[in-house]
Amino acid sequence: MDRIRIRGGRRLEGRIAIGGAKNAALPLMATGLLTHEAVVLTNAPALSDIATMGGLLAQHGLRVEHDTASRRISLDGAATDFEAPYDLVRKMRASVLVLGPLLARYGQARVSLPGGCAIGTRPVDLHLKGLEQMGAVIELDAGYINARVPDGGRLKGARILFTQVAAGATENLLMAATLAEGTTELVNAAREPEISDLAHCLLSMGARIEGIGTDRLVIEGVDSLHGTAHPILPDRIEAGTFACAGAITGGELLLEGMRLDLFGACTRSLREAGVELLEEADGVRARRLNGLHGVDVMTEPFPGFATDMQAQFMALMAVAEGASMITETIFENRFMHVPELTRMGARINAHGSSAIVRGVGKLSGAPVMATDLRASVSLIIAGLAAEGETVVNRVYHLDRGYERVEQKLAAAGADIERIAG
Ligand SMILES: CC(=O)N[C@H]1[C@@H](OP(=O)(O)OP(=O)(O)OC[C@H]2O[C@@H](n3ccc(=O)[nH]c3=O)[C@H](O)[C@@H]2O)O[C@H](CO)[C@@H](O)[C@@H]1O
Ligand SMILES: C=C(OP(=O)(O)O)C(=O)O
Repeated sequence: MDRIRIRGGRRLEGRIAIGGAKNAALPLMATGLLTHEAVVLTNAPALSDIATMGGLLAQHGLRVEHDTASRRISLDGAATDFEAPYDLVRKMRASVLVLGPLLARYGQARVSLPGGCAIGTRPVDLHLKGLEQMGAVIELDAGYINARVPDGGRLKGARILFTQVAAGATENLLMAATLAEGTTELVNAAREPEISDLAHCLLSMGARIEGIGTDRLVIEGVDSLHGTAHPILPDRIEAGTFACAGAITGGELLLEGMRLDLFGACTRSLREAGVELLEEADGVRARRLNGLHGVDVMTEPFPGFATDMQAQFMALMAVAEGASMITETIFENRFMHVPELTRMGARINAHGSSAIVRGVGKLSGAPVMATDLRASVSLIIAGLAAEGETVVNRVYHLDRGYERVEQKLAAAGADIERIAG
């Protein structure tokens, strides 16, 4: 298994190209199931999650081509197999996003239940309840979701009120509603930029959607959708990660292709911490001003502070002046990086959903273990500032969501390398 070795203490400077967002690309790829015409996605990142989704869609019967050189994914043809098997779904929970499109277009789907993951139990009850409200008959059997639309009919529009703001459930039901009979209203819908990106792609395929960017989406079902070409929006989490990486080294990076509005509340938290963020013609400039200051943050659905930035921000706070209280409200087990950061000299007390971080003058390099995607990268960020050598083990999580992270950081001046193994 590969490892990443970092020798800390180098200031980062330069330009880093931000790729297309993983969390936008995955639902966008599932739209390939909504039409037999070609869906072409540009600005596609080369990530293992994208390959997993491509493999799943190919298994359903689509022709999937991902040209990593031109960053283009093309999806074409009709599904002939309606099962998403355990082996693929357990690798990547977002596989459940094929459920809504398969049901809406083909009236049937058999999708493995995703199960929990390192950061939490992550149930899919809201996806299932919503589809049932739209007329689907759903049974759970031997770890699988067996779903069908009765009598070979179509899903029916419904008013769906989410009891919790949930990105994936909003995406699944949004896709399903585009081909349903009648009007669907999604109330208390998630407002992540990736959902708006999906909605805009669906519009370009002939869907009828109102309220994009708000928490109330109204979808008028249509009989069929057509192909499209759609550019994937920039990855705000990758950009935020590099902003933290640059800042912890006292550096300055131009996050090429990024837009400031995509950061939501992260902008304010980073600025309060002492990181200047400036929108420029070709991206966002992130520059550490003087010292870093402790800032309290609480994760929330967009536009709140993103849970996917919590671990990286905690690494930054580990060397800030003063204390910071970090509260995780989205996932019940997303502090797995705390004991690893502590091994590097960070002073963090986690209790329940909150962690108090008391900034220290310096971190020291250590061998550490990556437990999930964002925890992995938080350890790299800490390693960039630490004295001595840090080796992050089990980095396969990292490749799910970061493309060539070590090369991008090395090009900006970091002493970092991947050790194949
Ligand atoms: C591929 C993708 O886009 N992943 C993102 C997506 O995950 P994902 O779509 O899985 O996360 P959700 O927004 O759905 O989850 C939010 C909360 O709702 C709960 N919940 C969700 C669905 C459900 O049916 N029942 C339920 O209880 C979850 O356990 C969690 O506590 O949004 C998360 C929250 O911004 C991000 O951290 C993930 O990076
Ligand atoms: C939690 C994440 O992803 P996923 O929902 O794919 O597990 C993430 O991107 O940080």
